[in-house]
Amino acid sequence: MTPRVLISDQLSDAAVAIFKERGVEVDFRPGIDKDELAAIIGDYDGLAIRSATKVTAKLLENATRLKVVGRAGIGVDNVDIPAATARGVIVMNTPFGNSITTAEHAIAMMFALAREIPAADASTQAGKWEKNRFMGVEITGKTLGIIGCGNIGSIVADRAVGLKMRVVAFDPFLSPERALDIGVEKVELDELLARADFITLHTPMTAQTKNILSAENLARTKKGVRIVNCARGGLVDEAALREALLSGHVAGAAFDVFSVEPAKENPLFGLPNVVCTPHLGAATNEAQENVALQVAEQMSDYLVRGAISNAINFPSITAEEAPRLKPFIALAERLGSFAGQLTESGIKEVRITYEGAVSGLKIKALTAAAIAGLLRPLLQDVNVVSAPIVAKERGIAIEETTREAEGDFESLVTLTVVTERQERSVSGTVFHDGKPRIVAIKGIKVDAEFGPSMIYVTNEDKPGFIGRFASLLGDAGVNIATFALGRDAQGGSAIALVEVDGEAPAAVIDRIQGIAGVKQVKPLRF
Ligand SMILES: NC(=O)C1=CN([C@@H]2O[C@H](COP(=O)(O)OP(=O)(O)OC[C@H]3O[C@@H](n4cnc5c(N)ncnc54)[C@H](O)[C@@H]3O)[C@@H](O)[C@H]2O)C=CC1
Ligand SMILES: O=C(O)CCC(=O)C(=O)O
Repeated sequence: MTPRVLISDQLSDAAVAIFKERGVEVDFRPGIDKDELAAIIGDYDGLAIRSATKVTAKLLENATRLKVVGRAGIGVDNVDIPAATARGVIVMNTPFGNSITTAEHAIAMMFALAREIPAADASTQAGKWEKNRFMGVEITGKTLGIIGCGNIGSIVADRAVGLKMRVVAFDPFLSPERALDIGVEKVELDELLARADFITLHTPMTAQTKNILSAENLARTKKGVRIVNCARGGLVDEAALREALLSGHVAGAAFDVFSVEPAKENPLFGLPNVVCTPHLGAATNEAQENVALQVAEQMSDYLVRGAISNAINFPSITAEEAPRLKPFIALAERLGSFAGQLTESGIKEVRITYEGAVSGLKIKALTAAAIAGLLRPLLQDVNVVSAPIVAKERGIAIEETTREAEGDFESLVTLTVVTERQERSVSGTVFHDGKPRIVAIKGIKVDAEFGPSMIYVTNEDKPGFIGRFASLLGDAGVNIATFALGRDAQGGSAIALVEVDGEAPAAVIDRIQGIAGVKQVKPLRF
């Protein structure tokens, strides 16, 4: 079925063209009312947004077909990521497309503050010619304090260095080498507050960064500091900043983002030394074209080719990797499903070993597929995106091991599931025909393809079992498609994995269970 995408925010037309080119049906409904969106979201595989659409848990409940939300921009705080993940919806953003533009806005805001350009403009156009009212400050030689020196923060740093500013940065994740590379001095927050003439914020909104410029921290700033926020509303305590502006401790503030948006009123509004823009950081033709193109490419790649890039809640898979990964994802999912269908008590631990060539693939994606396969028979509504979170919530420990060295197979994946009662392992590989196969169960060698309907039997290795088993199926009119056998030792434990056409009736399964020496019989579906 052709994938369908809805664009619910104001994205550049470039996105529509890309979706169409890539064989994705697209509906362009910027500004769609939220109730209407909730009514139609069930018809779409993809939702492309900017910041206006709120992707809530409630909206996602109706999004029964949705596979991907694409944010044409950086911040995904308008998307309920845990809810999307729980429903198996990939959330991707475009982390670089608007960084330069946003950094330029921060620099523009800094100049606007330094020279009071908006107020001087209003006064001049009002015919006042107040030449003596506006006395600015020079930027050259001043210290800029950057809080959050990632993509945007480091572009701001680069531009500020070019403007002959001294730049200090507070970012716990900024390495000393990177700081050196981009020409900034890495400092602690207190030092930045004490030294900066201008402060600009470029962190995401997290529990640690919320109110990072609190009343206490504002009090630690240098008198006459000017503050720019083009990152997220709520990084600065707006009420406390109002007081600091009124007292003259803070000389000016330029804000593009507000704790409540759209900001129709705000504690900062109306103060003479405040410059505000309505979340315009990313609003240039260039940036909007970049993010629209990128989000449409990423979403199409995922919907059409299974490639994943810039996903917040899943490892990236390139278009080149996707075809190599696909058969191993199928293998991992089926090995998981095999173990899940046999699991009857609580899972404590899952160990997955990747040996040979497969160890060089994106094993995070393979593990996610194996866990999804394992949990689906027990929990139904899990997929590769939600499975790792669901496993974590249930306290299931997951251990991955990779070994480059090849054994009997070019690639081997072994899944071991530890439950309250036992440990069960199953191994598989993918042959050159691209088909996943089971090659060992509990360490006993077999060779079986996965069929839609199978019967798994464990028994004592004694003469007569195979004949009785086969004739029981034949007498019941159940046709055997493939038959794979294995045993650990002569007269020891044996297994049979049989593919049958159609489903074996429960009564037949019971009769197989009654054959002498049979320990376990389990019908399996793949
Ligand atoms: N105004 C607008 O229109 C736009 C706003 N933004 C916002 O700008 C912000 C920054 O974006 P990017 O630079 O692309 O993100 P990024 O992820 O590249 O950089 C964020 C930096 O903040 C640092 N950080 C995280 N926690 C911190 C903490 N507790 N203290 C200090 N630093 C911390 C990280 O280590 C990272 O280096 C985001 O919130 C984004 O949503 C982005 C684009 C447009
Ligand atoms: O789409 C926009 O205009 C907002 C951009 C933004 O805030 C972001 O990319 O984080």
